[in-house]
Amino acid sequence: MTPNPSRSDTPTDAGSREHRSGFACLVGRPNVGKSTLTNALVGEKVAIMSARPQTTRHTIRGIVHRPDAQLVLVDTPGLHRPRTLLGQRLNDLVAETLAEVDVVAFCLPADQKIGPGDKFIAERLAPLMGGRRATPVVAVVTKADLVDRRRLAEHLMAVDQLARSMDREWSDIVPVSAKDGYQVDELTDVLVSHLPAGPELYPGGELTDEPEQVMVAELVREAALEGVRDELPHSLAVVVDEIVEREGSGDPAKGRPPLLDVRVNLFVERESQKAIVIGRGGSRLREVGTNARRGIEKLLGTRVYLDLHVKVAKDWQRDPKQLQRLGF
Ligand SMILES: Nc1nc2c(ncn2[C@@H]2O[C@H](COP(=O)(O)OP(=O)(O)OP(=O)(O)O)[C@@H](O)[C@H]2O)c(=O)[nH]1
Repeated sequence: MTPNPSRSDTPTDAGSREHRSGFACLVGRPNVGKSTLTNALVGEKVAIMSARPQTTRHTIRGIVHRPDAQLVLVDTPGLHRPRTLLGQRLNDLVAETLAEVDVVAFCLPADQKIGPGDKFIAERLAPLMGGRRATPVVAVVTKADLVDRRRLAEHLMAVDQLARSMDREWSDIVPVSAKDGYQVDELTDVLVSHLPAGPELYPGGELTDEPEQVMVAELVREAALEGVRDELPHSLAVVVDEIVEREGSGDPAKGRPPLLDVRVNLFVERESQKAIVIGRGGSRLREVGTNARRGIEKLLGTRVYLDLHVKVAKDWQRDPKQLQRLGF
């Protein structure tokens, strides 16, 4: 059987206008074509973020910006230097970081047999691929231009077999060539199909100076919409007011990380929506705060005090000025 290159668990919803957004990371041995493929996916709009490793866990490599979706490609530390990090620590790191993205693209070059390096990575991906909170892993067969059809078909089968040997299945198997553009758009479609519905994470496809602010806003928005998505479909905008370190809160000598004060405004359109977000006696907002704070602490790698304010900004969705101010 030849694996179907475009099979997908979550088919692209071509008929729907729902915007999708989220994070993907390309993993694979050195030299398999990850950087070249990133550039091909992103097009000329490669946006390299000024590195802020102390605050953001992932370095953003580029953003695929389309009218219907925004796909943020991030780097995952750990897999690039498998020989220098050993055992459990590596497993933990990889599992933790990969579990935070929406989809993983595992790159295997078409012109090379699957080797120990590929198996090493596959074994680290396997735990992600099972269970209830599984992260989809797409096998990407890169450099397809270097082999003929017969060898490509054989390689696709070998890649399929690699997952089966671990009792797993890739979400999709997609052959591509970043060099001649073969199937690059198809790969984008497949990756996008695994993203959740959501707004643009980077308005206009641009990285801001404060990407962590955008991600913090997104975490708060997600938490605030949890369970009430039907009632507040697109009526909630989240703006991070400030992220400041509380003076004297950290003690590097004792390994105590600083406390960040994160102040966030949630804008809704009507009083009734404000009541939904806040809940009876503020109970829901407290829950939203707790959930969002956990995510923000993970993202920023330090302790966080999260201060949430819910405000009514009437009809903000129809007012371009307001939209701009709110970061849309
Ligand atoms: N023929 C062909 N060559 C490719 C393709 N993609 C990448 N290459 C070549 O493969 C080599 C490695 O590509 P990179 O994109 O640097 O690979 P990488 O996985 O990012 O490598 P690391 O940064 O070391 O992890 C380069 O010489 C590329 O020109 C492709 O689709 N076809």
